[in-house]
Amino acid sequence: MSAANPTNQPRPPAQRKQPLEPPEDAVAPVRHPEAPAPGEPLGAHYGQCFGCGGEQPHGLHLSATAGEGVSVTAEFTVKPAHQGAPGLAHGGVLTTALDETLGSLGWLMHVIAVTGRLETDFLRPVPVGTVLHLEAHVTGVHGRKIYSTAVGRIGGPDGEVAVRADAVFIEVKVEHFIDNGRDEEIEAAMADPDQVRRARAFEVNP
Ligand SMILES: CCCCCCCC/C=C\CCCCCCCC(=O)SCCNC(=O)CCNC(=O)[C@H](O)C(C)(C)COP(=O)(O)OP(=O)(O)OC[C@H]1O[C@@H](n2cnc3c(N)ncnc32)[C@H](O)[C@@H]1OP(=O)(O)O
Repeated sequence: MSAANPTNQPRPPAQRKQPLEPPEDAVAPVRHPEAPAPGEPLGAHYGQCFGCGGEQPHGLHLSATAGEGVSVTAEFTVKPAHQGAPGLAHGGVLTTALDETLGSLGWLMHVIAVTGRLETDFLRPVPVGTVLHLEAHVTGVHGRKIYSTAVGRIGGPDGEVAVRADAVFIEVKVEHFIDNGRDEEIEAAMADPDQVRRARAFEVNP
């Protein structure tokens, strides 16, 4: 018996771990014609986002830049507030940086997507003060499922790989947030025309 599955009963399909590799009939991701050009900053999808928001004092303040095709690069500087062990970044914080970088790929396809599954490998400890250089790209699309992978390097954009992750994101509509978010934040977001415009623009696919 495992702690994660104490009764050892087969899990229902919805709870089974999904593969992180795209299936054989997955298609290549399509860059939206109005996506930011390679080299352009993506900006925050939401000012209060813990990963990228500029108005979030506790956040990672990760800044992502559009790459070629459906790829992004991003930088995250590890601060004292991000420690797990003395002087070292917390693994969950590093996973958040990977999640945020992978999440920003949706903006290049004009698709809103949330993380369904994310698996991180921690290969090197990451000290406080380090700039983590992240790169992420989509490996395939299958219906609403977007398969993607990311690495985080230290010592420069071509430095050693310290962390890596594979993920499946699931495409959702704006209603996912409206239906599930706490009322006060949703009301504030919907009262912000810029936020609504950013979110709604992504529902019109080519
Ligand atoms: C005006 C208002 C302002 C709004 C402004 C918003 C702007 C936002 C812009 C951009 C946002 C970007 C945010 C990025 C932030 C960083 C990323 C995060 O951390 S996101 C947070 C963590 N993730 C979650 O909270 C998901 C929680 N999970 C769910 O909500 C559901 O489980 C969901 C939506 C993922 C799926 O539920 P279903 O009912 O819609 O879909 P089903 O029918 O179950 O599945 C569809 C397909 O996906 C697969 N699937 C479902 N769950 C999966 C999973 N966990 N792993 C792998 N595959 C999964 C299924 O096997 C199925 O595949 P088959 O079509 O049959 O081939």
